[in-house]
Amino acid sequence: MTTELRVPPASEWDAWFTCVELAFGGVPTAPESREMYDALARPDRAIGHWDGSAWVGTAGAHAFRMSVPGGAAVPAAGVTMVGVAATHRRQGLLRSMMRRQLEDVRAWGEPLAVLTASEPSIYGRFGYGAATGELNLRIDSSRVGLSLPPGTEEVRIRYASPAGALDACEAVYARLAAGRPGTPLRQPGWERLPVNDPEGGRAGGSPLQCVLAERDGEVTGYATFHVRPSWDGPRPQGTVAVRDLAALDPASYAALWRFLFGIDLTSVVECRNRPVDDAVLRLVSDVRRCEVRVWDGLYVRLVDLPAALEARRYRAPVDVVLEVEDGFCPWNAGRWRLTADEKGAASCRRSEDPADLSVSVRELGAAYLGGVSLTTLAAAGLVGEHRPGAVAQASLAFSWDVEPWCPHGF
Ligand SMILES: CC(=O)SCCNC(=O)CCNC(=O)[C@H](O)C(C)(C)COP(=O)(O)OP(=O)(O)OC[C@H]1O[C@@H](n2cnc3c(N)ncnc32)[C@H](O)[C@@H]1OP(=O)(O)O
Repeated sequence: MTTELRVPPASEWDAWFTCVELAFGGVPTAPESREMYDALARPDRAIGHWDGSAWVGTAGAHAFRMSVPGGAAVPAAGVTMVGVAATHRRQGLLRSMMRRQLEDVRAWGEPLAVLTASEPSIYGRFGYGAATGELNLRIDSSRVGLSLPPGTEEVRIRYASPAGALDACEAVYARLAAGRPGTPLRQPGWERLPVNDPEGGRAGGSPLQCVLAERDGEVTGYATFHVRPSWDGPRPQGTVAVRDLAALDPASYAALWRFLFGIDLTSVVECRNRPVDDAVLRLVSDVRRCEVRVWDGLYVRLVDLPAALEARRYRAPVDVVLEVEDGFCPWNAGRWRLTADEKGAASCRRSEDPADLSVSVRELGAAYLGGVSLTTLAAAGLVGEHRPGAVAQASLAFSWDVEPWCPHGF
């Protein structure tokens, strides 16, 4: 049976959302989360497949601005709520939605599309490259110590209600965002996300708790977390599950970690999604007892290739002709000359000159935020070099001194 690909009218939003839930297993969304998603979603930017009586495919796109190397906030479609009903899988519905969505994103004038994937193997074929990683840690806080930088003792840690402290936490988030490529800048309404706390998301832990780091009465950092009590017979072995932690200076940063390591009746600090270069790994006395695992994070798709490549800064001057393969968005395919000056400002123009490098748009997406090196991609056979030295030159230019990171899903 054929289906129709269209934008869901407002009157069908609930039915469209039910299709999303069904694709993800049919567990109803908690009412407070549902209310938040409804407030944040952009039905006018959503699409789906209608089979005549029900929605059987869905794909949404938030309107973000995301920081890129150099600190610019680049418009990016935040692809979300992608699902196809189990009755209609592997018939090309996702492919058709991805094609339509990328055409829409281009028409909206957004150079990038970004997403976090339910499974890493899905989106490469549509030109998305894994551009950031995330660390998952399970730290034996009863055995692992922390070295503390000067000034840690001057930082005061105090409890605050997550909602009451929200403005202060958001101010810290906003100050850090430009310096961390891959961070979505908060759009109106999105400040609800860090304090959304449905019971089902606590994994048996406490309601969300918050502490602020302060120096001279100024908020210099925050941590939000759940505590999951547990006992091994008479011995307490609770877990601190960290949700967010951010600070404006090293002493505040260390003080927050020290607080989390020292919470009574706990012996494990667990974190999902920390940056790959998280400084905490330089503070701990025993990295082996931190059980570090690296996952894929944000996937980046260059939708308007020259606009995207010109929006970021480069770490070193470069002059390179790229032969780009992009079967899914043919407007990006072909030869482009990318040049960047000593300040890292770039220009990207069509070129008739011989190619120095050949690369697919997926690999350019992976390298775009500076977290995946072109040298590594070349070693994997994913970048072709046609002028000796071109990979090294371009790889240095694309690199960045801070690992990219997306602090939250969407
Ligand atoms: C940003 C986000 O929202 S991520 C969330 C993604 N959604 C989910 O994981 C929910 C559960 N899964 C689903 O709803 C569906 O299986 C989807 C959306 C992943 C795939 O939808 P389908 O309509 O079946 O995909 P479609 O038939 O268009 O397949 C397109 C291609 O992707 C491949 N593909 C589809 N699903 C997967 C998968 N889970 N893993 C690997 N490859 C996949 C297909 O094999 C096909 O490959 P080809 O181009 O080489 O022939």
